[in-house]
Amino acid sequence: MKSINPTTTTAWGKLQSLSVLHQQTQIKNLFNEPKRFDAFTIRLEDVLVDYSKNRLDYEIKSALIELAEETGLRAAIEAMFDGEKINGTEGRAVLHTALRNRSNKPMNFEGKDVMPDINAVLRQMKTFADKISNGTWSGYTGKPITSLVNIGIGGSDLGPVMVTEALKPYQNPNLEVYFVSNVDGTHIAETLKKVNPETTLFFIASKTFTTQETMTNAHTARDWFLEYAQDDKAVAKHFVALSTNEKGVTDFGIDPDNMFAFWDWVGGRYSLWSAIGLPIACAIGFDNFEKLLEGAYSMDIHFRNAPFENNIPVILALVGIWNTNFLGATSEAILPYDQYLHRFAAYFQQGNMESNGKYVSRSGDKVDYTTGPIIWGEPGTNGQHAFYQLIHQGTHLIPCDFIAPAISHNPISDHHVKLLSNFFAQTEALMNGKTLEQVTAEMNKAGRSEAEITKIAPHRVFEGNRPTNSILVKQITPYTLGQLIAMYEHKIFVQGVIWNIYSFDQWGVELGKVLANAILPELVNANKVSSHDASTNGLINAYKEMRG
Ligand SMILES: O=P(O)(O)OC[C@H]1O[C@@H](O)[C@H](O)[C@@H](O)[C@@H]1O
Repeated sequence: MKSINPTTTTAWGKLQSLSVLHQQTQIKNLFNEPKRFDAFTIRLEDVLVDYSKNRLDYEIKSALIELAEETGLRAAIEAMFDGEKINGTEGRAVLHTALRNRSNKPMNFEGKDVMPDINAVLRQMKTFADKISNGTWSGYTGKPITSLVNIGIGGSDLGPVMVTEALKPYQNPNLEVYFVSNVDGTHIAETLKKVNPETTLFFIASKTFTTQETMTNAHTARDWFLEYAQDDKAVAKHFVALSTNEKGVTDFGIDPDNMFAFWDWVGGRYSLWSAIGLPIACAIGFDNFEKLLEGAYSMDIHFRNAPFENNIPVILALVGIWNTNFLGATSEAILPYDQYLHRFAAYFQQGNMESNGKYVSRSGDKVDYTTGPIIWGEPGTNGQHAFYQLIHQGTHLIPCDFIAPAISHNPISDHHVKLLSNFFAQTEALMNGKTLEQVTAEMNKAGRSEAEITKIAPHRVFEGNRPTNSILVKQITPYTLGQLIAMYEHKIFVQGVIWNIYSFDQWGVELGKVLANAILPELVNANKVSSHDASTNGLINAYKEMRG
């Protein structure tokens, strides 16, 4: 992929001028144009994306599209789907789209079609997931499996957790699913308290099979299991590996027959579609896992073929760039009005921040513009009673994505209409705000004194004009969830292309790991340390003192 500094494009200059010109633009006034809602929404099957409540008009939108064209987005999309090594610093292709290529048309990596290998693993996953679903995979004492424990971290944890939580209504009622990620012994200890070794299956999920946290938890799980089973051969019935590293898996003692493979062209944070998705397939059934893949595939087709002006991931990415680089936003909130999506924001924290949290451009220079924003969020309405105060009246501009299903999986009395009334009200409030005149009139009507009005009214004013996207989905199903995940994946990709950074490496997580490995041996004895800076030495020595 070519290295193009986006700030050198004509479109960037144009957008800068437009941002100055539109400093006073009020989103609500943009709705004087009656067709705005239709013009600034995109539908793909049962997903509707409304980006009309943003501080942008047709001219800005077309300049943003020019920016995408000038920075080579078209060629970059094809390069990704064509299996080019667009992960430049690791020399890898980025082919997670092949994992959900339901057309089964060849997709090539280094001249070889990857589909036969993908299909073989999918068949292996189906056979295995079916046995778990119908209770024919039994443990070492002959009992069916009832507990699934995924041991993994980062991309080998967050995707499976998020999806199994999001699709709980589809979960096999005979199975409990647990996720252990943290190296903090509490995580595995509390999980092992809940499960029975005779009926528990452990998925050791690690692309590299070297990750400290995962290998430590995996060894602890195996030791715990063997205390009961007292037979190494029993491990084969209770441990499977999801990995690219066959040697690592064999060295750990897992039979290669129990290994589900994937490939280094699958990025960790894009891996839930691969063998890393096996716990999902076991929990919700393989048919539903396939529907998840189908949903993602439908978004892939849309992303690859729809014109930029009507392309959901491209438009979301461009709106994000407008907000970040031209209106000065430094974070974005993802706010799902669906309790089942309670890990969605956490999932895309990794997706987004590990992908686009970079200050070095594709040509190796330090960028002089803002790249990936801070991503955060919680389900509505909980967030409303916690941090929305700052979104409404704080000093930061925080563009928000509001996500909601029209149909709930739990249509109990009036819960869902109440939930959705909040979903609709929040974006309206963020856009319209409330003027001093409105507040004063309200307070007058309520019979408040002049003195009270003077004192309190300014605090009750909402500037409004805060940008939001609303993503309305008919229902959260495996299919629509697949679409939503792929939508955000491609949004991240588009932004990385325009920001001229490598979105598929993660060098920024290495330094801490290396230093932790250096410190570890220093912690196992009582000797005072002096090899670090004064703060680190002081902390380590205080720790040793406290530990006694
Ligand atoms: O799957 P693995 O190899 O255990 O890696 C887990 C995680 O390890 C982290 O160090 C990486 O930053 C993540 O991207 C990755 O998902």
